[in-house]
Amino acid sequence: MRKRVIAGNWKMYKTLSEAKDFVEQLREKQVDSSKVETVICAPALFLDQLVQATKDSFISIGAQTMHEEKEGAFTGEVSGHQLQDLGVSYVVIGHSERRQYFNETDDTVNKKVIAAFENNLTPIICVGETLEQREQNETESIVSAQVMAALEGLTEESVENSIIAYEPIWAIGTGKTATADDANDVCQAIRETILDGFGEEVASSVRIQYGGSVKPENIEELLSKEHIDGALVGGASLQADSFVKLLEAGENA
Ligand SMILES: O=C[C@H](O)COP(=O)(O)O
Repeated sequence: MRKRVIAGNWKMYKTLSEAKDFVEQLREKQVDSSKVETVICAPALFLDQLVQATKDSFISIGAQTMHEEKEGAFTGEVSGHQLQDLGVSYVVIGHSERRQYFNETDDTVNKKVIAAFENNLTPIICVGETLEQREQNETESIVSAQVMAALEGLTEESVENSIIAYEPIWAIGTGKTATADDANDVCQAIRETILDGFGEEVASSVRIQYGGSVKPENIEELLSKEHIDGALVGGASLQADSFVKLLEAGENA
């Protein structure tokens, strides 16, 4: 049985004091970490303080991106080495907003995933199709190609420890969710792609999240599907009450 993983992606929201208040409220909840993994992917400038504020709790902290080099003249960037040094344990890689606004490609995503493992960070690797690609029935081929490119050169062990987040771009922040059956079909196609590339054991262990307008009202149905092992959540992760409901759904799935 794959453990559910619910990750909040705060994107460029919250001040430091809002972030700390959120974590304080969340820490008061009794979330069973044996049933669900809780991750908050926060803006880079809060990571240090949030790692300290969540020590000895069920909450893990993730970054929203990283640079693939260990260090160097890359103004404004943060490396996996620096994230690991802070005690960060997850990192979102290849989010569609990074691909769209910051020119990330399948090739840079692959480099970052490799660098994440070199720094003991669990990558949450985002893949997904545009509305146009969906309308042309290209979803599965696009998503499978993104997955294989992201995982190129990784060991079976690393692939097994990766988290793949299927996020149809047209469903992000729009209120439009893929139906649970459609999302499950794409997650199944991702698992089959991993089966072809890395074998049965890896494919049955790797965790695949769905992301795109996930909220307390739709998460239960999504998590009831065979190939959906969690959620990567933007808007509904910003309020502690709503995030807790998502975690509860993860515990009970
Ligand atoms: O990383 C999270 C996704 O972009 C989903 O965002 P959303 O839940 O606001 O649609």
